[in-house]
Amino acid sequence: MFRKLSSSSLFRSTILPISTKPIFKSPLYPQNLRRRLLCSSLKMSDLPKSLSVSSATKPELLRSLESHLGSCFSTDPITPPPNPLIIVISGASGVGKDAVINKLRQVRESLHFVVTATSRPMRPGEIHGKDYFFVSKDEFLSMVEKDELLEHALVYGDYKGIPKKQIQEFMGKGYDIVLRVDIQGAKTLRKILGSSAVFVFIVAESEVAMVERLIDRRTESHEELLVRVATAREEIRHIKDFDYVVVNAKGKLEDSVKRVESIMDAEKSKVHQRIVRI
Ligand SMILES: Nc1ncnc2c1ncn2[C@@H]1O[C@H](COP(=O)(O)OP(=O)(O)OP(=O)(O)O)[C@@H](O)[C@H]1O
Repeated sequence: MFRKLSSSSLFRSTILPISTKPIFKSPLYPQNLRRRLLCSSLKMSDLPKSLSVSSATKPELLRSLESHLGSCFSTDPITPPPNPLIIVISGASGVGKDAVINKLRQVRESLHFVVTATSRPMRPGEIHGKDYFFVSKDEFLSMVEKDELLEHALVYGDYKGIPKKQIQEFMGKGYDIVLRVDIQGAKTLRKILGSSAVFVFIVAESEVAMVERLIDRRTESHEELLVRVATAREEIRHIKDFDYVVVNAKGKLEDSVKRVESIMDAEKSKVHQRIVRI
């Protein structure tokens, strides 16, 4: 039988008999000391069988429910925080990969853009550690030997590679990792990372839009433009190997960035999170 208690006497825990029932046992987080203290001074017999939800206060109802259930309600998060992501951004030349990533870095916190290591000489205006990590060929090959690179390739006579340490270090701090690679690089990374990373393919809204964007950039010669367009036509076939596609339409850069952010948010809401082991 329950002793009838007024709402004020219910909380005068000092005059209540000490409970022998382990009502503080939280099924999720047994170390919940704060709640344990709140709960431990009550026992079932101290509470009315049921409280009127219309007249009882919220704390009274909470404590009554805890007591009847025989466990405290935990204040700890019900699910662990989402895992940091590795997001691989790829797409044909001139579709706006850099533009999307640069904007993403401005609007999204806890994001680390991986700086690639290269054996090519530094060009005027480039900054070591920002644009690339510039290392000698020997240093690069030693990094390969020590298995310090996630992926590497020889591009036009120079080595380029993704340092693992940078990824491990920043993921350890909870940062999401952004990798920008060409389609060949994405293919290699897929083999290495499998489904532990998110692969996003950026496309222009049409072929002509992509070519116009390349022309507007004025960084390629006529011959280089021909090569880039031919390559892009071939590369589009690899879209099927990606998880998501984002159309970066002319004048809609911000929408594209929002779309990439939505992808990241959706990934973070997944019940079965991707687990990265590198
Ligand atoms: N949504 C957009 N609307 C208009 N212009 C854009 C848009 N996105 C990118 N651009 C412009 O298109 C050009 C190519 O973009 P960007 O250099 O980011 O492409 P990329 O995919 O990184 O190219 P590459 O692989 O050749 O380095 C740049 O001048 C950029 O400012």
